[in-house]
Amino acid sequence: MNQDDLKRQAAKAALDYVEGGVIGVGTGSTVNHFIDALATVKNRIEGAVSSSEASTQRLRQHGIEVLDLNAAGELSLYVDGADESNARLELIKGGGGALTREKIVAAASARFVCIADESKLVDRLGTFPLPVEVIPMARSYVAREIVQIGGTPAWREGFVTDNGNLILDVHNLQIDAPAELETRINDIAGVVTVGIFALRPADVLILGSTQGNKTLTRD
Ligand SMILES: O=C[C@H](O)[C@H](O)[C@H](O)COP(=O)(O)O
Repeated sequence: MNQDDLKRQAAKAALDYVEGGVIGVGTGSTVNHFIDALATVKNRIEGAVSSSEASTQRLRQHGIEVLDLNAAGELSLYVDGADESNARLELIKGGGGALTREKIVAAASARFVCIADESKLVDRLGTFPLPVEVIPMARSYVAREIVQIGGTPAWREGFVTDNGNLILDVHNLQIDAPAELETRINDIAGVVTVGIFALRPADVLILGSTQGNKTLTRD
């Protein structure tokens, strides 16, 4: 089984958490498998709130109704991938640049089920460069502030988020206290969202492995 097979295996297992109503749907290659699987049970749900233009398009291609979050109220379930997770289900997200809408939909959901292949589970967050979405005019200022806290920011040149903003990918951070760093980076003027999901971590992590899926839950 290759990595994509493991992502598909984890994504299919997330269907067990779909109980009806409107659900939140994340972004990325693992979520694409989830959307494809969701299409086989689409009569079970009333529709989806999407975290990106890409996921919206894929949902609609499958005939799944996409609703505005403002019209949906609290969601019972959010399903999304991650770039890294630790054992406390604190995550790094945003490799695809969708972190801001993902964080909003996760916050508005009662339960967050994260799906990934087993390579995403790490002892300490930070090997994956930490994405930070910034307002364009603040790019250099935010980069200087991030250097002050020990990171090495790289501008993701040529990439614009669905919100019209830029991404800095921050290398060389050893994230020992994810929630504190999330707050600290969020507090820099010009930062829209940092890709640490520790203040609102996942509730369930389904990891596709060659021995089957492993499921972790938060204490
Ligand atoms: O912005 C992208 C999202 O945070 C994704 O959930 C994350 O990058 C994981 O993507 P993938 O499932 O493709 O590994």
